[in-house]
Amino acid sequence: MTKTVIYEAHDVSKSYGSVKALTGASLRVHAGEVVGLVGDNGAGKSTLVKVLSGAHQPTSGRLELDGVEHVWGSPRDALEAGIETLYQDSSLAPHLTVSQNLFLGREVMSPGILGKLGFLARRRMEKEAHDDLERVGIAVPASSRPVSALSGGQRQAVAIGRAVSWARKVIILDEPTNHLGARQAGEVLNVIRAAKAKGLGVIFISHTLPHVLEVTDRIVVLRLGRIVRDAPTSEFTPDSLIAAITGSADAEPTTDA
Ligand SMILES: Nc1ncnc2c1ncn2[C@@H]1O[C@H](COP(=O)(O)OP(=O)(O)OP(=O)(O)O)[C@@H](O)[C@H]1O
Repeated sequence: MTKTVIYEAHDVSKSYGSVKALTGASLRVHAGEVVGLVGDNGAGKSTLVKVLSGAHQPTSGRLELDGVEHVWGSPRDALEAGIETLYQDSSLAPHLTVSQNLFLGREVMSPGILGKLGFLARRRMEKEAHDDLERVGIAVPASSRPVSALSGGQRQAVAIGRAVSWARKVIILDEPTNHLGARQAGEVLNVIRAAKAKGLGVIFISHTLPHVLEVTDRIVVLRLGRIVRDAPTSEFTPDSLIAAITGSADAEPTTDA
């Protein structure tokens, strides 16, 4: 079965003044594939994420979604095209309930939904929020609870569940298991698997290499702004992955077609 390329960066470079953060980076993600993006501090991961999510314009290179070239003017452009990005500091509104957070932003498509909610609509929204989260394997006790009453891990899970339930094509997760305990991190990895099963292309950025080795299909390694390795996860061992990241052993540039 041929896999469909959903999202592709071609030869993307990005400079900040005289700093070349990214040089000629090409990356593709297929439908139903989890791609790990790894690299040392300052390797260029966040820069690539910002370009892919529309937060930054590349200095050169191009982006294709479903084979069509796109120039994102803002993160909203990418979002509206089906690309969800979850940054480390996930942006839930603490004073709103879980279900309100899940629907927050949808009022853009359906003006005024939150303001005009009656009792029945709120009940329906809570049920939908609960179902959305359950579908991606997240058990939150009550979606009517304010987010401020949840643990850090639960908040993270809700933020990811929200992104997965909204994403139509691609989801980009920047360090989603950071600061989580083992069990909570395991739950987040399960949500990533749910996103994959839903047919989304998933880009997973992490410094936690065991998580990357556990959940990804392919790993892309950035070093000093360049992609130095792009290969199926099965080709890496924990040691060879560290070697590719640090450049401590030969890591020939390869491209997985
Ligand atoms: N806004 C900016 N202005 C100037 N230089 C920047 C800016 N953002 C990033 N850089 C530089 O670009 C390079 C790549 O940084 P980037 O944040 O993309 O790396 P990273 O792989 O995400 O690192 P980390 O794992 O530490 O988050 C670094 O040299 C960094 O100092």
